[in-house]
Amino acid sequence: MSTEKQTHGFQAEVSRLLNLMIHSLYSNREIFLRELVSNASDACDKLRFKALDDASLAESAGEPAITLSVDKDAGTLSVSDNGIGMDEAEVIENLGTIARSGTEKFLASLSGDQKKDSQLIGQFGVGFYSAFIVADRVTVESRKAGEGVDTGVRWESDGQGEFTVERIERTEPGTSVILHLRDDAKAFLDPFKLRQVVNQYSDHVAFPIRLVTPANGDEEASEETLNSATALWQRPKGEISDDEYQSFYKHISHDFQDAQTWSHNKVEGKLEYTSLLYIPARAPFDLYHRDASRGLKLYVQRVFIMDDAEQFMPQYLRFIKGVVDAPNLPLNVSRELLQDYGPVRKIRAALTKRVLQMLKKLGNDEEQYPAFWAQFGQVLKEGIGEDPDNRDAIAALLRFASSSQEEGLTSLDTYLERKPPEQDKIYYLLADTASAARQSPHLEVFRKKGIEVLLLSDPVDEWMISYLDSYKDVKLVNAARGELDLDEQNDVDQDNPLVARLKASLAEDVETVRATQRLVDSPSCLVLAEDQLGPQMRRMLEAAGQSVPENKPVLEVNLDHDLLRALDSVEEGDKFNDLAALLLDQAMLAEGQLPKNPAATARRMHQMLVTAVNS
Ligand SMILES: Nc1ncnc2c1ncn2[C@@H]1O[C@H](COP(=O)(O)OP(=O)(O)OP(=O)(O)O)[C@@H](O)[C@H]1O
Repeated sequence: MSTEKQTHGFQAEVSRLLNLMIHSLYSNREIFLRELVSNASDACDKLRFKALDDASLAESAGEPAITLSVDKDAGTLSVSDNGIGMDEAEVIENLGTIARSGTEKFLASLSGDQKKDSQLIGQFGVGFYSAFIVADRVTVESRKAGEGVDTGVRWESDGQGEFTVERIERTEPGTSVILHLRDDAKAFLDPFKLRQVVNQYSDHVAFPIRLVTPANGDEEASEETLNSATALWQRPKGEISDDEYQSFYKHISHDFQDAQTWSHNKVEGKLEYTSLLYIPARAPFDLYHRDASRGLKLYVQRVFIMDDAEQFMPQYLRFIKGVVDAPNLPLNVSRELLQDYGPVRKIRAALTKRVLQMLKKLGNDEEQYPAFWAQFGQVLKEGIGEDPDNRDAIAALLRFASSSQEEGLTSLDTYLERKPPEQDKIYYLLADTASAARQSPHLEVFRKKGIEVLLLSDPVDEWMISYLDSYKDVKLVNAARGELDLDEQNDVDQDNPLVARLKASLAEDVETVRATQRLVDSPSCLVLAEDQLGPQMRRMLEAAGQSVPENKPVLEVNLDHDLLRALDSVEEGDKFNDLAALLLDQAMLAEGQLPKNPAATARRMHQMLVTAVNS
């Protein structure tokens, strides 16, 4: 380890973030205090956890506390804690880089529009670096708990691309962040302002936050505690205001925006635990990153045990933030132990049900639920495949576009309420986009008969729906698969010689050709057999590198259509074959697929057009 002062460069992402943050968060700048107090509180949590193994650590640190101190003459505000502290290597690593995966991609998504960017940056979580919104120089002094007095370290930076690190002596373990306030941020030297900001953002912090003001002229030195310093989730629900719940949410999630809703419960009896679960208003940028943080904060008897305890929430509810305090778990519980621990499985099952109930309630809110669905609906759909025990409850939360309404989404329950009693199926159609679904020839007969069809166009829909055979005992049926058993379907003339001629002409490309009642305005459409993979699944599997067997579709033709009538009088030969091929190609196009040989399709159309223009 070095004793000389050393200069290091920030990781490129840090420099970019600092630059953006200082400008886009200017109007929201008091959040720096929330972030620093939050880090200090985490550091106290971590020390308490470490002290479970080594009691001497806690003894030498004393009662955990966070101290704000103001030096008006120097123009500095310090945020200090007697928590876990950092050694030199940790200071360089933690305060010089951003370890989160996807950071680069995130930064690339910023638009340069201040308003939009400040929301996005809030979503990213700026943490320690927010100090530079109010300070033109930041000094951090730290000593790791359990290490010697001479292992202290001082980190300093003006946020312009570099920082220095040097060894110092530090009598107390823990960390002090000293902010040399910018001229326009001197308001944060005022105790009144600090009291107000702590009250607003950090009242819930479980350790005392003290404000120390030294004697200054006529003013005497003073010390006061600014917060109530009890773990919020342990307080009775009735005593906690919405604002307190929201600021606690921001503390644990690092989101800038309020949570959409929450549920706070204490369960007593054999399996005792307290949970406070939040549904965010907006999806985090890393919702689909494999290694993004997810899960709950775990406490045992109010002692923080770990962040991101994934075992308490299923994967498809990974957007839920919150705390679970399970007093009967062993204090030395590890991630490995959590994995396969009976009581944890039970708590997880109960919390999953709790979240699904919260969502059910939210589902009745016509204003809020669409916003939730737009953010998290796709993730929730994963639950249909992943969680058979709760499949019905999850299915009730799904929302779909529908052929019966131009706008908005519908639920399976609304579908069941709307359908006539004699209809014994729920029909759906898969397509690449909602508008492709709306235009699909498959809908024609349903429209004619006034039967509602759900329109599914998310990439996960085909996978999801394969797990959803029925809902409330009503079967779900793909409107574009197999033979439709709508009445009168059997009346069509399958023995018509034109059908046999088309079958012969297209033998290489289709499984078979059938006459259909499915169509009203279109001449033909493609139909998949019940057991065939649809195009969405096929693409998903191919993208995952799996080889997918070729399957030929069934071509269904509308014998009442003018084109088919005309075709009937064309004799076998090149012209007939070209027209038959076009019949197949345009059915593929209507599905949003490319014909097998687009150049040949273009050539045939070209010929047809020339003939049409000349006739
Ligand atoms: N007061 C502190 N005591 C000990 N370690 C700290 C302190 N402040 C920051 N750190 C360390 O620096 C790291 C980076 O802090 P920063 O606030 O930037 O991000 P974070 O808290 O990990 O993430 P986020 O704020 O997005 O949740 C922390 O994870 C922690 O390890």
